[in-house]
Amino acid sequence: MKTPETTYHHLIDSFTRQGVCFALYRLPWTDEPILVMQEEGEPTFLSNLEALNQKKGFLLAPFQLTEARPAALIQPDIVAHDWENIEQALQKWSNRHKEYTVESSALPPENTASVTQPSEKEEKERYTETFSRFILPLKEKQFRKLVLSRSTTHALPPQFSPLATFIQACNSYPRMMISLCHTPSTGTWIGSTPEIILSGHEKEWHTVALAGTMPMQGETMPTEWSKKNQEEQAFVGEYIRKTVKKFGTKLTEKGPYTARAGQLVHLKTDFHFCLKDTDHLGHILQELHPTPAVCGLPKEEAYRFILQTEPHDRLFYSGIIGWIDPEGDTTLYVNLRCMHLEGNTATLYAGGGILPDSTADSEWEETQQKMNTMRNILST
Ligand SMILES: C=C(O[C@@H]1C=C(C(=O)O)C=C[C@H]1O)C(=O)O
Repeated sequence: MKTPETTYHHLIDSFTRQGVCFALYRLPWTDEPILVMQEEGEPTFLSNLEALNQKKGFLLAPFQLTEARPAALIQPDIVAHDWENIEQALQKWSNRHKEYTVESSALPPENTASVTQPSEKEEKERYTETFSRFILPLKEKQFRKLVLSRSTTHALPPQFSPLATFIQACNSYPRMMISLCHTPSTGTWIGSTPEIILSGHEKEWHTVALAGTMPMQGETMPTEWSKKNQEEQAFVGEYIRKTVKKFGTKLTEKGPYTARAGQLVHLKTDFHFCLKDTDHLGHILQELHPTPAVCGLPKEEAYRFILQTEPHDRLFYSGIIGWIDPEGDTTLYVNLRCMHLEGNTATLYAGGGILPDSTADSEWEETQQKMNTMRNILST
């Protein structure tokens, strides 16, 4: 992907530090950055997903929506595709906002003190401790599946540029949906997700069941899936099938097949279906989210268990990110392989599905591999 002119590069980076509501994203297999931006003010806040019915904008929804942490819908006052149009739109925006001064791209000096991070050994011990709390009720058959996640911090260099990182992600991950998004209440998020939650237009809609993880073998995709991986993906498929049937007709399925996501592969089933109208997209999302790819089964119990037991707050990780437009195209994704930028720190998140016979070591390794999706673009 090309880079925009330096002035605009600095302007976009400065938006992430000065509270402008915007999202820059790129859909899989395209080379087109898309900017969605609000002229001014806070985004629209929604404390449940149903409130999205008939709404349009760029959505950033947390794993758990509450009054205190609602989903943010960035109003599409400005929508521009490709750098040329984005530059023109930003030029016009700057003319209307002469009061806005571009902050230098360097992180503020008071922010650049090194952060104290726990060692990898400490993080693994903490993960293993939480893992043991997850595995117990699984073995006792209280749950069929639980998704355990963790977070880690990464110190950013003083000249860190969110936009350069976004472009790096676009170049590294052609199959993924890449996003850089900021609002004052959500903070700044960068992600590279392989997982659609709901996409489509008019009557034609699509979602996926994505689960099961293996690392790529160099440039070769491994295709021999363990029973555990097949089972955990089947749980997701079962849930999606049941949910989609409530809303849609003419359901067709393709898969499960092996799909690449960066240096990983997953098992994926595509679900295509018809909706008689697009008035209830929020309602469908409310039922779909959180799918067993990020939560567990039975859903409500797993959701409560995760909120009570995980030692960190997932925030917008494993929530929903993307564009919703009942009158046009919708491209909504699960916010995975993502990081939250705050000052000179990036907090990375990753998780994985746990079944009764999972082991802490291999699940830890899987979260490491998933986090490498973001680590690899931070270190280049
Ligand atoms: C939870 C994550 O990924 C999800 C969980 C997977 C798994 O358990 O194998 C695979 C793909 C995603 O649906 C993540 O990336 O953090």
